[in-house]
This record gives sequence, C-alpha cells and structure tokens, in this order.
Amino acid sequence: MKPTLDYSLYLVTGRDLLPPGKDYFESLEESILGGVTVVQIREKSADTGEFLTIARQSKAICQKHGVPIIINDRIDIALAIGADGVHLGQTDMPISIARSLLPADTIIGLSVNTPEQVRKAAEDGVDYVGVGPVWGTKTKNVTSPLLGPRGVAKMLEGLEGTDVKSVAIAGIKSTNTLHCLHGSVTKNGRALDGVAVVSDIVGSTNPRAAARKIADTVKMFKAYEPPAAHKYTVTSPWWENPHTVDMLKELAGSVFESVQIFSPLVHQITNTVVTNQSANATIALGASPIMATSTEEMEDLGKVIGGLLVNFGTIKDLDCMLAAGKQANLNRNPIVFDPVGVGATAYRRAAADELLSTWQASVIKGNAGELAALANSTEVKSRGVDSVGAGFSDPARFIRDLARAERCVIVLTGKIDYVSDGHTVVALSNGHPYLAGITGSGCMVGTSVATFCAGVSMSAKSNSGAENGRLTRGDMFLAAIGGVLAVTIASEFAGVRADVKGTGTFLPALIDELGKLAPETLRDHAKIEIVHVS
Ligand SMILES: Cc1ncc(COP(=O)(O)OP(=O)(O)O)c(N)n1
Ligand SMILES: Cc1ncsc1CCOP(=O)(O)O
Repeated sequence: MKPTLDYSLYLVTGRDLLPPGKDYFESLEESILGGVTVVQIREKSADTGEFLTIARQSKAICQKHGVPIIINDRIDIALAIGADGVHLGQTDMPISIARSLLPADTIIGLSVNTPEQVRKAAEDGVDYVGVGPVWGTKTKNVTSPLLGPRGVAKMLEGLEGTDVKSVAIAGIKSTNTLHCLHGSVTKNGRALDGVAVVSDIVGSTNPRAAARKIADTVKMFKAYEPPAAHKYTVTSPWWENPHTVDMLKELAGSVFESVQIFSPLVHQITNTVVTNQSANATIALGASPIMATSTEEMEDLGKVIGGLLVNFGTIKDLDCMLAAGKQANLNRNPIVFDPVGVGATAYRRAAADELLSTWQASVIKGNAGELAALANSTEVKSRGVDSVGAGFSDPARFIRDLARAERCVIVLTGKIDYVSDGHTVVALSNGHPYLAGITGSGCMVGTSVATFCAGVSMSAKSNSGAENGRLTRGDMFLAAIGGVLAVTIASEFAGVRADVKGTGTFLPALIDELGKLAPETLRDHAKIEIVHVS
C-alpha cells in the first residue's frame, strides 16, 4: 500500500549550501524538527559510494522522525536504502521503466514546466509533480522558463480531476511562500500541496527556525480554506459574509469609516500626469499619501504603510514597483494595480506580466481595453490609455472570470462600473459625465480604491487577534466598492454645483466634494446592483 505523504514542506538537500561549520546531518535533523514533512536527498556531484552513505544516514534521521525520504535521480540508491520514493527529471529514467524497477508502493515524482509535461505526468501515473521554476534561484542553473505563481496555477489545471499531488520549486523562501501558495491556485480552486525549498532552509544557520517559518505559513494557508470549490480570490472572504445590496451599502459606509478612523498611509507609485491630484484626493478622503519612487526606501515603507497603489501610466520606476509590491506582500499590505494603457505597447504588456508574476495584487482596476489586454482578450480594443468601442458583451462574466484567474478583486471602470471578487459581481451606476472629460479620473478611482483597501486593512489589523492564511487583512471586495463609490458619488455632487461651469472647474470641485463626503452619504447615494452570472 502506497504511503500518503504530507507534501506541505518538502526539503531538497544541498550540502554545498550549508553555512561554514554547519554539519549536514545536524542541519537535516534541525530542519525536520522545524516542520519539514518530506526530504529529498539531492547529490549532484557525489560518487555512488558517498551518495549511498549519505542516503543511509539521512534515512536513519528521517525514520527517527517519521518523515519520508525521496532520492533524486538515482533509482539504484533508492532501492539500496529502501527509500520511500524517487524524484526524476524530464531527461531521467522514463516513469514506466522506473515503475517497473521499483517496489509498487514507491512514490515517484517528476519535474514539470509545461502543460504538456503535466498532462503526460498524470497519464504516466506519477504520484506528484515538482512544478517550477517558480522564480529565479542561485541553487541550480535553471534553463526552463520561470513560471511565477500564475504560471504554476496554469500547470495545476492539468491536474484537475486527478489525485496527482504537487509542490512548487525554485526561489521559494519564507518571505514569499504565502504569495506562492495563494497565486498558484486554479480558477476551480486546485491548490499546491506544498512547497519545495533548498537554500532558504539549508543555507540557514538556524534551519529549524527557517523551516518553522515556512511550515507555519503553509499550515496557515491550508487551515484558512474557503468551502470546497469556492476558492476564488485571496482577498474577499465572501463565504463569511453573503452579500445583499443593503448589506453592501452598509458595509461600504463602514469601510469609509475605517479610512477616516485610521487615516492610513497610502503609498502611491503613479504617473506624472496625476501625481498631484491623486495625493490631494487621498488627503480629501481622510488618509495620508506618500508618493515615493526610490527602490532603496521600499523595505522601510512596506512596514508602515496601510496599502500600495501601483499605477504604471507613464511607466517609469519598474524596479521600484517590483520591490514595493514584494514588500507589500511580505507585510500583507493590499496592492491595487492600475495597468494604465497596458494594451498600448508590448513593453507595457510585458511589464504587467512581470509585476503580476512577482507579487500578488489585491485589486486590479482598469477600463475595458486595459482589462481585455490583461486577459489576452481581443473583444475590446484600446487606443493609448483609452478603451474603444462598446465594451464587453458580458462584462459581469468577463470580470468574474478574470478575478478567478488573477485571484484578486477586479474593478472594471466605465459608464457603469463593475466589481467582482470571482464570486459576486456588482454594477455601480453612480457618476457624472464630467468624469469622462478630465484626465486621470480613472487614476483617481485607483487612488480611492487603494485608500479604502488601506483603511480596511488597518482596521482588520487592529481587530483580529489571530492571523489567518489570507494574503491581506480585510475585505478587499468591499474596499473596492467603497473606493469606486467615493469618487463617483462625489462627482455627482461636484457636477451640479453652481460654481462648476465645465471640466476645468469640475476637478477642484471634485476634490472639495471628496473632502465633504461622509460614510452616511455613501450609504444613502450608492446605486448598487448585484449582477448574477449564470
Ligand atoms: C520537488 C522537486 N522538483 C523539481 C526538482 C528538479 O528535478 P530535476 O529536473 O531532475 O533536476 P535535478 O534536481 O536533478 O537537478 C527536484 N529535484 N525536486
Ligand atoms: C533542485 C531544483 N530544481 C529546480 S530549481 C531547484 C533548486 C531550488 O532551490 P532554492 O529553493 O534554493 O531556490
């Protein structure tokens, strides 16, 4: 009978990475005590005799702690020590031959990097796949394309309907494990069974602590499971809070209260066209903007901000956007991504892809053309930063599916704004026509959404004693709704003021009205409809 393995924290050994003076076997045992659940002995340069000795002694340690041992590449060594399994690469022994050589209850794992390899692995009956490389690594010279968590999720689609387990590998550390796990979930909720790690544990002087951090993160992620088949996004615990229109209005007002109570620091990396008006809009809403763009300060800022806006309208500071987002994920701060004009150039599309593979957004906001480009859909075209044409034939379905794919809340701006967390879709129909006549009104919505996300995050941080396995604290779906409503409702007040004669006088009036807005006004004036997607 095949053993059932817990793949949560899969250690792959690497003796060359041990810190000076650290004994290999001591390090292995400490890692196991820290929470490693599977060990793979990987020896790329040891001769057979040395590999055998190491494998034997490693097995004794693993056995003492009830942890299964897997041998990399070498079926003869696995047979010689009676290992629990072998791990093979694409150019190693074919699975069928390995299977015929090994006892029937031996676990066989295979490295995969493409959907075709995943499909073949499942067909060949492997027990698990090592999916990677997720990110870059110095541990091995990897030549296959980096997948990022979104790429890993695409690989996992090939495992749906099978019981083949999966671990992700390459570049995984305690600092990015939560992002890796959350980002690597299919639209139907298939998640990784664990993460495979080398350097972050083996290279540590305290492997027990290093392993503990990762093991705890995996445990927390697995414990915070939404009901089966409802694992849509990482940012909206809708299953805890079913929505009705009245409830949404009430809660959107409460989110605004959080902004005003906590006055969060909202870090904005935005474009040169709107920097000033975005900062003023943030202040008007009761929060505090910081428009910092030096990579060197991202680590410090990540510890103090309530939320981050990444708007790449004039697409500079890409390194800073990458660094800020990593820090935001690390500190579990929400990230609002506004991929302005992403459909306009190949450079922008590649930049958006790099950003979304490096960190996990909480909310992505865009017009129809931008979101179509992000989803590789040709249904809506853009011209520069504007969307052209009539929009999506079924906007609600489109954004629901995009929210599931990107594992975040999606805001689609337009005459009617749509917000979805991958489960519920709402249509928001507030707004004044002057909004379309000023530059950066969409960017202001992004700023407002980021401000509301920061508000709910700060509020949840202060409320919740126990940490959960979500990547951000607070309900980002409600925050996104609140953020859109703030700008669109304020625009309705501004647009009808006697001193507003056109778009020139409208902009300062809009800032005035944002400043006068109260949570109760948001509740009273919100035009929300829950749209059902069949
Ligand atoms: C869990 C896990 N996943 C992938 C690999 C890489 O294996 P492979 O492609 O065979 O490369 P080498 O490890 O042999 O260099 C792995 N070892 N473990
Ligand atoms: C063995 C292996 N196979 C693909 S990447 C890798 C090494 C991953 O090491 P690290 O966890 O240090 O990035």
